Amino acid sequence: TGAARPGAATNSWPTDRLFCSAELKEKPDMSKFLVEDIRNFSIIAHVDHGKSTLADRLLELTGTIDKTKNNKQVLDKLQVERERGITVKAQTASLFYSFQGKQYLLNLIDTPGHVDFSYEVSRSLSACQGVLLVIDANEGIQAQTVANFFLAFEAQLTVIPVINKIDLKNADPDMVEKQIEKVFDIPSDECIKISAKLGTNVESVLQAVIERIPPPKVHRKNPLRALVFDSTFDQYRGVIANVALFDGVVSKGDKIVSAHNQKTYEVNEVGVLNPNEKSTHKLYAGQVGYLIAGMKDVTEAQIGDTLYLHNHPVEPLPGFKSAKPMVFAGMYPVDQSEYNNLKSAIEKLTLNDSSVTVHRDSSLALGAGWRLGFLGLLHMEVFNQRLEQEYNAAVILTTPTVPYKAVLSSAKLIKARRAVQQNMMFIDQSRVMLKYLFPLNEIVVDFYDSLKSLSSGYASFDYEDAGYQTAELVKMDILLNGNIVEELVTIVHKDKAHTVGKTICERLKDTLPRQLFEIAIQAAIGSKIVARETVKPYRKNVLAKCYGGDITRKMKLLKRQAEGKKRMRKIGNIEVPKDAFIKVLKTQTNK
Ligand SMILES: Nc1nc2c(ncn2[C@@H]2O[C@H](COP(=O)(O)OP(=O)(O)OP(=O)(O)O)[C@@H](O)[C@H]2O)c(=O)[nH]1
Repeated sequence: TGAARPGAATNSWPTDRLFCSAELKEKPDMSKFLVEDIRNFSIIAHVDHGKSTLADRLLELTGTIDKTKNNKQVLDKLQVERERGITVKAQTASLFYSFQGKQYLLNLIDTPGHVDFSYEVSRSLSACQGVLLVIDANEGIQAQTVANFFLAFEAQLTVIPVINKIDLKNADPDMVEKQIEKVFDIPSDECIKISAKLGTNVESVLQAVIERIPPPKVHRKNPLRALVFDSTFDQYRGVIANVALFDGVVSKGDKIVSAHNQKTYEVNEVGVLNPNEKSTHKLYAGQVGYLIAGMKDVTEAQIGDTLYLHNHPVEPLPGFKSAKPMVFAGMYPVDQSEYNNLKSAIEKLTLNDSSVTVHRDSSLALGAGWRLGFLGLLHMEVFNQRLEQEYNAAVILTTPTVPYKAVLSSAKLIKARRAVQQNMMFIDQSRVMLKYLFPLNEIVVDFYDSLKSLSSGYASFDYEDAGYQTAELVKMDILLNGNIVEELVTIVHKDKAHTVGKTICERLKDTLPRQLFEIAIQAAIGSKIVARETVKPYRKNVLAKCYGGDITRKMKLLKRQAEGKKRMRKIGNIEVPKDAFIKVLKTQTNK
């Protein structure tokens, strides 16, 4: 109910905002910020509702970054984030803001919106006392708006609803206000209506952060207790841990201990993210920043770990529940001699994305590799892309599968169930929230895309784990001229084996380049063939167009062909493009 929610709106917004002093910007003295002057908050929202744009405006308003036309998603630092226009990693920034003659320290933690990354959201929230819940004035409440609201509500954070994009022609902020009141029980006068794009009314957001969100409950006189809530690896400086201080003070030169591994380290550097690292020599309880302490081994900075002063052991803070992987895939180096390089790249990347689980695995066809668990298919693709972009690694990914529990007995029990409706609620006259129980396998691949296209983009979707159910499942092999393609071995429901097998065979036929000989593509359950396609022989002569005698052009084409071949994997004597497996898999559920 509304009564349980801490924090409420006040009606007056004084206008005497000061600017951020240059001195503070260059050399922040963190001792000036008493606990009561600190606000730690996150921005949460459904994907594309405008979190990153609002974060950019808040950074500009507080003088953290200059106002230029190029401030697009400053906190989205990863290349993959900029390319895909989505937030993957939560980022932190400390903002200095003057309000009614007083300097405040506002720690902003950006969060991702996609359903695959909700783990990052709950992690960010552990360092906060409040959230800005951003809702698009045109689209209204969507699936992740609801999911994120409940994450914040359960963590007992102050929720400030921000209705964004009021500049849009079809915006209906009043309708969204009513939805917020109905679904979240937040009085409509607490909603702040803004345009993050144009900057309209964004100052009210900062003022609400100061007035409605309580300062952190921490004790500076107690011995140091710092929570590691994120960490990254820098080739030259080692591990950079993002920390939130719950008690005490940490200074450069301090000897600190990790509660997780009991090792002692010396603090080489502490500071705030503004939004880039700015060394401050000290951090005090209630503050959020980074710390470098000579941790060289990537396993040393566990997310969720507590750091304390040597000789002053403390009770560790509650860590984080490890994220539950939903999608599993094998990962192998394209070239086995690259095994060790890939191993260290995976270790470094999993330090930064601890929601990926890693187990060693090996396969007759692919050699030594790993079995990785991801939170969803987008998460898997992003991880793969980051490996390639940030670590220059060439990998083979096998077909993603979901976890099954097999009971080894002859009696199979109940027929596999399709979705079962659990509950239904009308959000307003034109929107309804439906709750279904689904087999995970049915939603994991491109259910989301199909839902979007069927509903012309209107429906949105979120999911949580509902446990295991028994089902009649069979293992299906895909064969190329009689050789099993390890990457495409899948578990399917018995009734769908034929359709799924046929789709995979047809899709493979479209993706496989013709070769010198005929290729038979078959789907088999045990020794029974359930589908078959054939690829006719053909030789691609890349030099055919090179009439005349330009030798450099010929060499270029041959080089390109050789590079293309590096991205191929050999099954028997058949060359298969590396990305064929993902392409094939993506169509599997369009049965
Ligand atoms: N018209 C209008 N467009 C906006 C406004 N705020 C954001 N947008 C646009 O909406 C799109 C999504 O904005 P982002 O800030 O990237 O959204 P996000 O919620 O951070 O997205 P993720 O990080 O992927 O979750 C971008 O094209 C923005 O330019 C606004 O106030 N008005």
